[in-house]
This record gives sequence, structure tokens and C-alpha cells, in this order.
Amino acid sequence: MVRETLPVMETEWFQPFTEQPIALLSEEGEWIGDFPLDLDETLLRQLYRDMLAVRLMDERFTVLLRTGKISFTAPMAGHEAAQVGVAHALRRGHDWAFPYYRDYGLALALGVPLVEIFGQMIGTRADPNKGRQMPCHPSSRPLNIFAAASTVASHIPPATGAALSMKIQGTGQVAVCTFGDGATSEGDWYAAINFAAVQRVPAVFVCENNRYAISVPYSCQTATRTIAEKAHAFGIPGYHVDGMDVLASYYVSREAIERARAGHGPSLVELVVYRYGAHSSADDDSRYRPREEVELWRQRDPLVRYQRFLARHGLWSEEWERQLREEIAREQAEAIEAAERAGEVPAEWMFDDVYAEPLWHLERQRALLRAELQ
Ligand SMILES: Cc1ncc(C[n+]2csc(CCOP(=O)(O)OP(=O)(O)O)c2C)c(N)n1
Ligand SMILES: [Mg+2]
Repeated sequence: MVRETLPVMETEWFQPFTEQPIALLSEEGEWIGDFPLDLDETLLRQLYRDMLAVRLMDERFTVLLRTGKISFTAPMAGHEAAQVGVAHALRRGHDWAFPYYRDYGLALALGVPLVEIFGQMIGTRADPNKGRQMPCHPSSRPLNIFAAASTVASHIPPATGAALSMKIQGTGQVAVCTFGDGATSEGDWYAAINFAAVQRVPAVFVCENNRYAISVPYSCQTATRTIAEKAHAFGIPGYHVDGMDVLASYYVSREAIERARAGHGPSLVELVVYRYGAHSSADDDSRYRPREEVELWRQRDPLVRYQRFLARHGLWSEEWERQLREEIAREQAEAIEAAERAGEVPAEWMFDDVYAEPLWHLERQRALLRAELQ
């Protein structure tokens, strides 16, 4: 279940620019927030189900890769709490999401059908992108998910532009844009957030800070201690958040989104996470990350912490976990089958939708390709 309406905050609970990341759950899963937890049991459970589905989907992607069914994957394990928290904080199908290539967890929690996800990964007719994108590039027209691009930070100016349009037209929507720590060194990042701040547009900029941009560590990326403090330069709030804590990700994003919706302008939310896998299937992370570091972060697994929280509230049991795993595994297996059954994408689709009017040289190439493949 995803909430379609969210209450507008009457008070602001979170301080920007905190030294320590904002957390609402201790490592042992105790609620440590200083405000009342106002989520119902259905949503509390759904957050866990989505995180588990993302973790299992990540594993599936690896299996599909190893069996030669997909050509590429960008692992998301470790980012689940961040992506699922943000997805539930926005109004699905009303607000817009501007994701990047590591955000299939965000797409899943926003409700992109599994068959479309696997169709996009494999590149079959089940893919609304018609098989023309690299795997791991989510999008959805009905759910207002802007098509992810590989070019780091290139989707951030369009998010600001969309938010400006929302403001001018008074649509009551918010544009939520996610990206990695590496993206914060791009000129597009500064230009987009600066303009958003000047125009006070309804946008939220969310950094999934996993402390690496492929092999470039955080210390080589920026001299600031946090990403959040860069918001000072734009004159907007910057929240430093424990992104391994799904409730902190959810509540801080929700506040930032509702603040934007209420006309108070954009904010920057830094979700501190860790990617457990390599940067992508084309990367060997053992060449630049000590195994002990990965192990240390594995001790802080976002699913385990949240499971402890649910168990304390009588909302988790081993039996439920077993059922969930079975259900999710079955749903994903069926979706893969359906995506494959949809059939291969015809190669000549690559010429469609590029220009409004067909161009003579592309039509010639289409004919050549057709003849070649016959
Ligand atoms: C403009 C641009 N430069 C370089 C690349 C190559 N590249 C792809 S992903 C990536 C790292 C991005 O890291 P980050 O923003 O931290 O996101 P993460 O992958 O860690 O989630 C780079 C350098 C690119 N795709 N686009
Ligand atoms: Mg990164």
C-alpha cells in the first residue's frame, strides 16, 4: 500500500545541518524519535515488504546476468531503506520522480509493475522503453517517473524545470530528484539546485551517498564533511540523514516534500548509505574497497535493523518472513517469465520515436537492417 494523501506538516521536526546523521531507529531497532510515530501497521509492514523485494530483486538481477539474460546490472543492496523511504514519502502518480540508474528499488516501491521492470532489464516487448535503454534505467509514464539517463547529473536540471512548471501552473505537485554522491561534483548539480532555490520551486534533491563514485572515494570527491552542508551555498535546508534507517529516510523526505508542496521551496536531503555490491557488473570493487569496510557496513544492514523494530512491535515473525520470501520469489519468477514471453524487441524499433517525421536516411537504414535480418 502506498499512501495517496499525506498530512501537511504543521511543525517541522527535523533540524537541517546536523553533525550526526538523523536517525529514528537505533541499531537494535528501538524508536528513538522525539515525536509520535504516526504510521499505521499496514504501511509499517509494507516498508519491510518493499525493502525485502528490492533485496531479492537485486539478487535476481545477478542471476539473470550470470545466466546471460541481461547484459548489465547496478546493484542496489544497501540502498533499500533510502529508496523505499523516499518512494513512500511522495504522492505516487501525482508527484514526479527523477531517478538515476541505481534506483530500481525506488521504482519498485513507487509501483512500477514487476513485468515492466524485468522487461526493461532483459529488453523485451514488456519494456515500455521498447528495449532501447541500458538495463537499470527505470521510467514510467503513468507513475510520473522521468526516464533515468546514464549521464551523471543530467536529470537534475530537468527536475528543476519540471518543478518550475509545477509552480507556475499551481499543480500542487513536487519533483523529487535522486542521485549519487558523485553527481554532486557536476556543474549541472550546482546550476539546477541554485536555480531551484532562487525560484523557490517545489523540488526535493536527494543524494544517496554511498561514499563512492565507482572507485573514487568520498574524500577525493569533496572537501566538505557532508553533502547536506552544501545546501548552505544555495540558501536552502540540507538534511543529513541515516539512509540505512527506513523511518528516518521516510520522515525526513516527507517533511521536505510537504514543505516544498506548501510553497517553502526546495531542500537537499543526504541519505547516508552503503552499496554492498560492486558499482556495476562491469566493476571489481575488491580493487579499491577493503573487505573489512564492506563487512562493517554489512553489520548495519537496513533490513535487519527494521526487522528488529517490527519484531519489537509484534509486527514481524519468522513465519511471516518465510511467507513473504516465498510470495516475492514467486511474483518475481512469474514476472520474468511474462517478460520473456512478451518476446524479443524487433531491432528496427530503434528508429522509432526519435523524430516526429521519419527522415529519409533513417528510413534507408531501417530498410537495410530489415533486409539484413531476413
Ligand atoms: C557525466 C558522466 N561522467 C562519468 C560517467 C561514468 N560514471 C557512471 S556512474 C559514475 C559514478 C557515479 O557515482 P555516484 O554519483 O556516487 O552514484 P553511485 O553509482 O555511487 O550510486 C560515473 C563516474 C557518466 N555516466 N556520466
Ligand atoms: Mg556514490
